[in-house]
Amino acid sequence: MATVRDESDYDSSRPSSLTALGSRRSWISDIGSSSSVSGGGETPCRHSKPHKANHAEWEAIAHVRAAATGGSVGLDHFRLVRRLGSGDLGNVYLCELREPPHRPSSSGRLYYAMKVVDKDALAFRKKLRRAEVEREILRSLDHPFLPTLYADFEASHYACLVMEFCPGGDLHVARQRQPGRRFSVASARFYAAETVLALEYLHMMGVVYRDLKPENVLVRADGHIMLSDFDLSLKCDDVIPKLLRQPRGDGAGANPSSTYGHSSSCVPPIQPVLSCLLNGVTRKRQVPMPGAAAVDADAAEHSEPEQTSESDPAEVVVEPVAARSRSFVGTHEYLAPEVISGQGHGSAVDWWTLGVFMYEMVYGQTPFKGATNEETLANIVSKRPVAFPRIPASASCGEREELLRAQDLMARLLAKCPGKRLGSCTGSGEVKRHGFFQGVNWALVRSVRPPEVPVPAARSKAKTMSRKERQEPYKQQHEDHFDYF
Ligand SMILES: Nc1ncnc2c1ncn2[C@@H]1O[C@H](COP(=O)(O)OP(=O)(O)OP(=O)(O)O)[C@@H](O)[C@H]1O
Repeated sequence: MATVRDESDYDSSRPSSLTALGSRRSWISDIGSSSSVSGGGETPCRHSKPHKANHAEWEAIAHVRAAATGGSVGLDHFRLVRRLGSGDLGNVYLCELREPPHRPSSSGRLYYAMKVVDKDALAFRKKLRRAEVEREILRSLDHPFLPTLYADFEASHYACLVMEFCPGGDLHVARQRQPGRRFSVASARFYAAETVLALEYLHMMGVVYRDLKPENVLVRADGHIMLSDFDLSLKCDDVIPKLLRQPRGDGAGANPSSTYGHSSSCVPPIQPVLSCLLNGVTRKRQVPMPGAAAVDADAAEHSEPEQTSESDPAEVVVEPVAARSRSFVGTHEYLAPEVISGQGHGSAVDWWTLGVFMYEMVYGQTPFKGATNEETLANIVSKRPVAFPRIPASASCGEREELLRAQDLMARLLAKCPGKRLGSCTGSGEVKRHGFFQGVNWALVRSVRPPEVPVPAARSKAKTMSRKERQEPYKQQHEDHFDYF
């Protein structure tokens, strides 16, 4: 997917953006903004990353750091192997340590992904702050489905981020390999579930991701996902944990609206991770009947969502509900209506993009795509609810039931009005309780066998870069046709 962006939330005053025709690249243009951005930051230290603290990659970097003059890691410590990809901000290289602590066997080499950003070029394009925000966000992350930043440093006018390397490519490419270029519903559920957990964590950290699309979902060596590319994300410092109380006594008769945020009460700050654990809520589960007509998207948007879990008396919600931006940011086919209309958007945009992402995984195309970017945007903002392809008559009862659940979830995520969108009120818990995810053990998702695991042999076929290739200045990729938006 191509990307053309302008700055806005952080440092610029550009009025519009250029976007390639039919392009799926992310972009941003300025309409005005709000939300504060935290400054500064520490070089990552493995003690602040308990999920990855015992990884060999950390050990190796720590070893190099200990031996280095001044204790800092720099570009000289790495050997660039090949370019993995280029984006709007810079190039990403596969690299390894020049002097790893242990002599690597061919299968046990430790690879890293290094994002190299030309600061001078970015300053000229007024995008420097974007790169800084991405670095700040990466420094703060510690989650199985989000990147680990092993080191960051500057070399001349380049800023370098050394991250975990994902050898499995991205889900856009993975989808092309599937029969009919679409994932099975089971695979889509797996990738969607891991994405929900990553978004949940980001929201708890006060980050609105804003750029979910298959191209940004990378596949790790073990087949699990890693969301990448945070330069469009919105970071806010005002996430206030809330405890939503469920009326005690007769859970079945509880007023559903009170469960969904209208009876919230503030409590003192808590450890954000608690909200992952306390996500139950009293609600009867409704499963579409086998053979029932395809979901009525409009009705789905306005009715109560399916639930899978039974009562918990209270729910802790940590969502950046106060985050507001008016930036025009994202990828055309993935833009939420409130982003296009410029009315101000917050974390609900990530639940919208989850709906588009699921649709693309299941149907092999995005739901609102038009012949031109303008048509796509018009389809998104129109009052017409999302439409789904007919379920083939050949589908078995079970397949039909699964698809109906998937459609119901997508319709709720793709509610045009952000206030009515699943996830917009109390966050990820609403999405996790949907019937589509019935049977998902959220605490153990990272232990589930992924649909595909990258073949190790393919990983080691790394062509070493020539000296000339490595020294090539960063060139932005250009599109053949441009379309003023
Ligand atoms: N950790 C990683 N492991 C493997 N490949 C990666 C990794 N990070 C990035 N890449 C590859 O590099 C490409 C560019 O990376 P990235 O999207 O972060 O750069 P960007 O300049 O922010 O791009 P964009 O214009 O999409 O914002 C990606 O499409 C992906 O193919």
